[in-house]
Amino acid sequence: MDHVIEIKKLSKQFGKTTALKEVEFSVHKGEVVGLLGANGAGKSTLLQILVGLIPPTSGEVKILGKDVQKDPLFVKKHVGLLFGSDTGLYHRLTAYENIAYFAEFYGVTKEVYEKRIKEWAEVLQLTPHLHKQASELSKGNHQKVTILRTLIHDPDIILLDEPTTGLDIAASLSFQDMLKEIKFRGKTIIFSTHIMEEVEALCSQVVILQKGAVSYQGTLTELYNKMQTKNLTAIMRKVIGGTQNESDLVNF
Ligand SMILES: Nc1ncnc2c1ncn2[C@@H]1O[C@H](COP(=O)(O)OP(=O)(O)OP(=O)(O)O)[C@@H](O)[C@H]1O
Repeated sequence: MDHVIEIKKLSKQFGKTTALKEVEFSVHKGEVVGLLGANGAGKSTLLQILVGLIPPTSGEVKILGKDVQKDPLFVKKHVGLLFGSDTGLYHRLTAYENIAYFAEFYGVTKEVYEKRIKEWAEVLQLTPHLHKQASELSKGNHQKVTILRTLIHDPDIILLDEPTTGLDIAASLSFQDMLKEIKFRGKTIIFSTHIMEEVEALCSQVVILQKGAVSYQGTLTELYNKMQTKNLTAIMRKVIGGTQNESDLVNF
């Protein structure tokens, strides 16, 4: 299949607030897409619609060819979602128990999840911490547990909403290595972030949202060429700060 995510004319209203306006873009398998935009641009709303947590007002989202609204169980099986600030771990359970609990919720057998936890814990350098209570974990390791939990049902598509919120530099860099490894294993990733170094280090594609509408989708190289600079922070400052004419980016 060509595109694993297809979004067509997707709009979302919250009362009088237009959170998303006719958003359209597609993502190929194995891409890492950076979802960028100012506070309130619509990034979290878009990710929540992609995983079926909230319904769109109009438009269509297909995951691996299936309509998210019509086939929620299919989406649950194939998509993992992680919200940065709300890790939702049970503090009294160990890291391992937290992941196992989630795995069982997803119907993953013990035999399978034991193997996956072992393998991913090695990749994420989490093995020595697996049997510590969640409350004893550092922020970085806490986040690794939530990532491992997101991967436990082996989703093809992983959506991460500001996943490095609250992490220090070392933990953020370790997170970047983790994403590279996840990408290497053929997963498709969309993650929202305000940290441009992460985008430069990881993303093959970027989507920029401005007031709920897509103002750019494409490769970083194309964006650099278009904006005549390789400084992504400066590009975003222009776009978000409004000194860039929106029409310069729209329909790129
Ligand atoms: N449940 C809701 N009810 C009402 N308005 C909402 C709701 N969720 C989001 N909004 C509004 O929709 C718009 C888009 O919000 P969203 O959280 O998607 O933006 P964002 O790009 O993720 O922002 P941030 O970078 O601050 O996380 C904002 O104006 C927000 O106030």
